[in-house]
Amino acid sequence: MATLFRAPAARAMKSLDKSLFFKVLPTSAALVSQNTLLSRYRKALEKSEELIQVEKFSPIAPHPDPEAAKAGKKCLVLKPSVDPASPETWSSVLRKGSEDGEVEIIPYQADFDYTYWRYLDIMKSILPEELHDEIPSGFNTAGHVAHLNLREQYLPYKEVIGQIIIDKNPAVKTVINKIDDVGTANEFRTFNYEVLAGADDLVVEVTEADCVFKFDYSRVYWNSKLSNEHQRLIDIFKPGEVVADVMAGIGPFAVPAGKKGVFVWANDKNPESYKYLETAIVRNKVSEFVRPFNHDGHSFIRDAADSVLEASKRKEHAVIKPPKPSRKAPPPKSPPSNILIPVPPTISHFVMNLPASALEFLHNFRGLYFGNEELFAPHTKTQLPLVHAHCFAPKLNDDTTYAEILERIEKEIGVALQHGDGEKEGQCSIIEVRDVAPNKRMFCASFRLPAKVAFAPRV
Ligand SMILES: C[S@@+](CC[C@H](N)C(=O)[O-])C[C@H]1O[C@@H](n2cnc3c(N)ncnc32)[C@H](O)[C@@H]1O
Repeated sequence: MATLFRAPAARAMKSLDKSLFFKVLPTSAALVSQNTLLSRYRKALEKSEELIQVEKFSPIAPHPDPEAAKAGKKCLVLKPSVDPASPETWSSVLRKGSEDGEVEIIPYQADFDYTYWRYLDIMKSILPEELHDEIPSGFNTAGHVAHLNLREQYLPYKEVIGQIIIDKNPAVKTVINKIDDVGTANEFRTFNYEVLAGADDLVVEVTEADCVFKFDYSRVYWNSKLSNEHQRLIDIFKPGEVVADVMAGIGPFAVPAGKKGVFVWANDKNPESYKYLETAIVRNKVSEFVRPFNHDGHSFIRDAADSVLEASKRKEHAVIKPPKPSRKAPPPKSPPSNILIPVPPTISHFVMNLPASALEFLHNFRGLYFGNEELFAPHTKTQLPLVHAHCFAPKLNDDTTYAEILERIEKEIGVALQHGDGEKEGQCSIIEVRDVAPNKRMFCASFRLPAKVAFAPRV
């Protein structure tokens, strides 16, 4: 059965000829005397395992006689093992049905065309066997764009691959292939691309954490594979706290955090990211909580601490409109007043998702709160900020990887941290975020800023 349902071989096809994927399967069908009997026979033939059951193929087909088909008559397509000429190949269901005059078994041709075959079926029939093991799949998408990073051996088939991806994924309208290395060449983590299929239109709209982002995928960084990491940190932030997102991109941490009532000072050096971040803030109605900045992250770290403190001293606050009273509730004695949420004086979290170099920004935390010791414990209940810095590290064993990351942090902040609970001063938690390449993983190192670093004189 499995081989009968293999897509026709169309080896080394460089431009897509869909007609080559037409395949006829000679088999049999049960003509049922009345359509009202169809459902009963369908169930019985499923049970006797004679009904054809192939993914995406309906076993209920129009009657092969065009006149009867016009009158709405249908038949049930059976497996090729049922031979119309040999009743000994029939189950008792078919034999009894035939004796009762309810069923007639006839030869039948089942047609399978390009629309029937799945992406992998088609790719396997096109690509030479030595390329079957790593057929491009599981690609990144952003809105209507599928983003491939094709290995060299697949490049001769790139247009065909692109077209098949569009045909088999209704949400995909454009397929692009990355043509340089993100991160090493480009500071803003954007990439050069070529369009393999569909329109050269990279303005996409995506939804993440109930927030909508519209942006030009070729001009800013976006990675849907980071949605779990975004959510993981957003879950840690508490309403009313301040988060400084040093490399905010178009706001996948900042905007959803703002939606839950967290103040965010959101910064990105890429002017295009800043532009789309501003738009996302307005569109998702988080302007009361999220403020966009377009600075270099190095200077932004201390500037954010200073500007949050000043905003707090100026008694800046978010204004929340009270919920509309339900029509059933009795009218309030006085109109409900707005709720004012004050900006606190200190930052609770710094997020630094620029894994290629975020650790090299850590020296900027020296002196972050120099002269402001009284804002923190033991003078108040406030703790120093947690820093969440993303980084890449090679795939080594855990201890070696942790030691290597901790060494890079120590080099920047001048204080040695132990691997452990990042909430506790002197310790650092290290979480593996995702596999990036065969020998490259992305991590998030989180640690509470040591007092020795935060209160050191600024240089
Ligand atoms: C990996 S992306 C992460 C963006 C976003 N946080 C996210 O999770 O999608 C890194 C971002 O850092 C920004 N960036 C690069 N260098 C920077 C710098 N020196 N200061 C601030 N932002 C920078 C890039 O423009 C890019 O948007």
